[in-house]
Amino acid sequence: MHASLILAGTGFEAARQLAGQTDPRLARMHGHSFRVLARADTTHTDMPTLEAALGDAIAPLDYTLLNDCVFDAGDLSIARGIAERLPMPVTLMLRGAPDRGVVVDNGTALAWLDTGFEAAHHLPHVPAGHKCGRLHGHGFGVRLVADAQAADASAIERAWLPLRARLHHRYLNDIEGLANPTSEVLAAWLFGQLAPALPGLKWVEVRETHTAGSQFDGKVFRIWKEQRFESATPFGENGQYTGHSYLIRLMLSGDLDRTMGWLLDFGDVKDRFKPLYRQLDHNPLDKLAGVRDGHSASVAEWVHAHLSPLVPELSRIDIMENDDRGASLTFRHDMHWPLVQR
Ligand SMILES: Nc1nc2c(c(=O)[nH]1)N=C([C@H](O)[C@H](O)COP(=O)(O)OP(=O)(O)OP(=O)(O)O)CN2
Repeated sequence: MHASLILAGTGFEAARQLAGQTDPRLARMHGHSFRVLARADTTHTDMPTLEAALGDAIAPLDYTLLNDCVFDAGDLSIARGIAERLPMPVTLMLRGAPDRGVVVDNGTALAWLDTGFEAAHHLPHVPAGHKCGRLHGHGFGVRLVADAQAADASAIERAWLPLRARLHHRYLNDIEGLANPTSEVLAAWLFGQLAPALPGLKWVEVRETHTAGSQFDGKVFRIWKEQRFESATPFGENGQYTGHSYLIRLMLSGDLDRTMGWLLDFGDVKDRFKPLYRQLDHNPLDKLAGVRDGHSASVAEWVHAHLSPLVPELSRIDIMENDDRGASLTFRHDMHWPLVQR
């Protein structure tokens, strides 16, 4: 059993003043480029319908002073208002500032903060010659997600900053609990350190490189590996093609290998995917052997059919045509929430 989902994104420009916030700057008139991403099940809608409905829902907010349009101009209230104006059920992510936002879904609300730190590390258990065995470092991205009833992005930030001070510009292997600082170990460590200070913490994401990272929600480990491919796809009724710079995100969930401290080496995910990647990249997607058509959802099904025997932990495949359009197939119920999408 899997769920087939579509993603449609858009944005709007608006000004607002927010009273009663801990950050006094928010009481001043200010403005944002808001970003909205809606995810819907294909049993309820299709892409043109979702895109049109999303456009109609944000139109009354675009280039306005939000306080004139809505009773509460906070992210949560705006996101709920947009979701309510859509005729189909959606999970809706609203980014109110470059580093923060909310997610609403059928009465549930989450607040998230994107942050990060820069640090050095090495992975002591990798086989000889593996590049991650050498001393190296990353600008680690961190996304922290909490129940919006318990914490907003400012509260998340307050809980996070002392922890960041312990990590930023450090050699991670020296920190207690991080002797083997894989993304997975880091995500679990961060979750354990933050949970007491941050009521309602839901999950932690660690983006180790531009293409790979991990999530931990207190129970389940998930990792992702992303790649880009440049391909043609049918467009319109008359046999024309168009093209996209696609992003494919392979998400895995499962138990950690206790010695390695990871679910599966990101490099192994990439290697097992490589034969399929070669067929996708710089090709017309509707000509893949066995594909239903050249559209993102059927390409994701095609990837799943070929890759899941090689990667049994494969739990979700996202294929984005661009930032505003994509498909997502999930093969496990608990892959519903984590959005990853920037
Ligand atoms: N499951 C995990 N696998 C790997 C981890 C990890 O923490 N968990 N870490 C590493 C390395 O530290 C490495 O820095 C990141 O690996 P990788 O994605 O292979 O890095 P690249 O930038 O080379 O990948 P591209 O595909 O070229 O973008 C290894 N594995």
